[in-house]
Amino acid sequence: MYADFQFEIYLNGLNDVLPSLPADLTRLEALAREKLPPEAYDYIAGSAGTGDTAVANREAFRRRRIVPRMLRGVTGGDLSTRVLGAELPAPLLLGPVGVLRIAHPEGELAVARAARSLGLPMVLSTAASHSMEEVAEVAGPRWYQLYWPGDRDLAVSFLERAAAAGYTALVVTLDTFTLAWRPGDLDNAYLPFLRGVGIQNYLADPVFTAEAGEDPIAHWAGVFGNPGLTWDDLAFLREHWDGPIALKGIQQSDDARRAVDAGMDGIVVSNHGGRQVDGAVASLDALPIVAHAVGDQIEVLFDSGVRTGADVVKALALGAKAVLLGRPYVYGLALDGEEGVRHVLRCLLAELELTLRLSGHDGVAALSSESLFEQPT
Ligand SMILES: Cc1cc2nc3c(=O)[nH]c(=O)nc-3n(C[C@H](O)[C@H](O)[C@H](O)COP(=O)(O)O)c2cc1C
Ligand SMILES: CCCCC(=O)C(=O)O
Repeated sequence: MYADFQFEIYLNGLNDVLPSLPADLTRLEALAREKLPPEAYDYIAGSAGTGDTAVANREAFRRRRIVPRMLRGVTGGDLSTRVLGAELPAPLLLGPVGVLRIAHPEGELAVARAARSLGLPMVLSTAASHSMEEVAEVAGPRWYQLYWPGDRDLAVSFLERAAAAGYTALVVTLDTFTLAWRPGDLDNAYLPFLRGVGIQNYLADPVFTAEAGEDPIAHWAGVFGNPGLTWDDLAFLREHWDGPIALKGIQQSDDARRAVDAGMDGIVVSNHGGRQVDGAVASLDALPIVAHAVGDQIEVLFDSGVRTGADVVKALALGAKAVLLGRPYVYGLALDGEEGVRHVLRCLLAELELTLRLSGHDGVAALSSESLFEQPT
């Protein structure tokens, strides 16, 4: 179905079908760099420390190779799947990315519209630059990402607002109770941008209170810097959220098992796109180990480093049920708003479907570790 898009392009030319953006999504970053204010580009593209883990994320994909099989009577490439109780047309979600107004004035609204047009869920960040209610008005399937504030009343308020606005699943991000050492942003002294676009959701929250005269950024850091959380605290979330819950930032098998024990519904194997612990294991290397440890007891999602349809094939073959996309759709947003995001998603889905079929898989369910070859390092 998505691959029809390929013929549409051959027949009519890419520019007649979509905005004049390249079909090679890896070229979008350089184009976005020309368009974005330098500090915004540095923040979006940047990662922690030396960027070692961000590079490792990509290398882990390159090390794994798809092994095409022939004459398997492949008729269709069924991408549909079921994730955390929701039927998805493809194993792809728009991952939570905060403060999208730094990329485009329509920010999260443009992303929500593009995701909706393809029936893909958008995971809305706690640090969104439009309120969750505004986004809900234009969004299709939607999940809510929680940065877990220390103030329990504020946490409950976020959860109640999200449920009331129709967000069906909760993604709790565990790896970012404080921002990591990010030299690019430090050199640019970029954090104050949050004053402008980042914290509307908190300031508008009925439970949010700041001391008069206190800097909102310092206040935000105090509220969301919540490093004392432990596995026992998850019971609190269960109590206040009726839908499925997934923990984002899991990289290790014991942690994954603890998520099962805590009654969670899913985990997202993620290293935050290499933006948190520099030197951390590549997320794709962690994936098969974690997936093997939990089997079918919990749903395993994946992110960090997905750039192409072939990458999605690899992550699914290593045990992910679906993947979350980060930076690529933000580059699409920067370049052409809603249309740009749709371009990224359509290209990725078309390539995914073609790669799947050409390598002899009659749908995502046919993928397994046998679909891949791992090159020795
Ligand atoms: C600019 C930017 C902002 C992000 N903001 C959030 C956020 O608010 N919440 C969150 O859970 N993850 C956030 N992430 C991490 C993404 O959800 C995701 O884990 C990461 O981007 C995946 O890696 P990729 O960019 O290589 O695809 C952010 C990532 C970027 C690039
Ligand atoms: C500003 C809120 C945190 C966004 C984030 O998660 C990131 O920059 O990686």
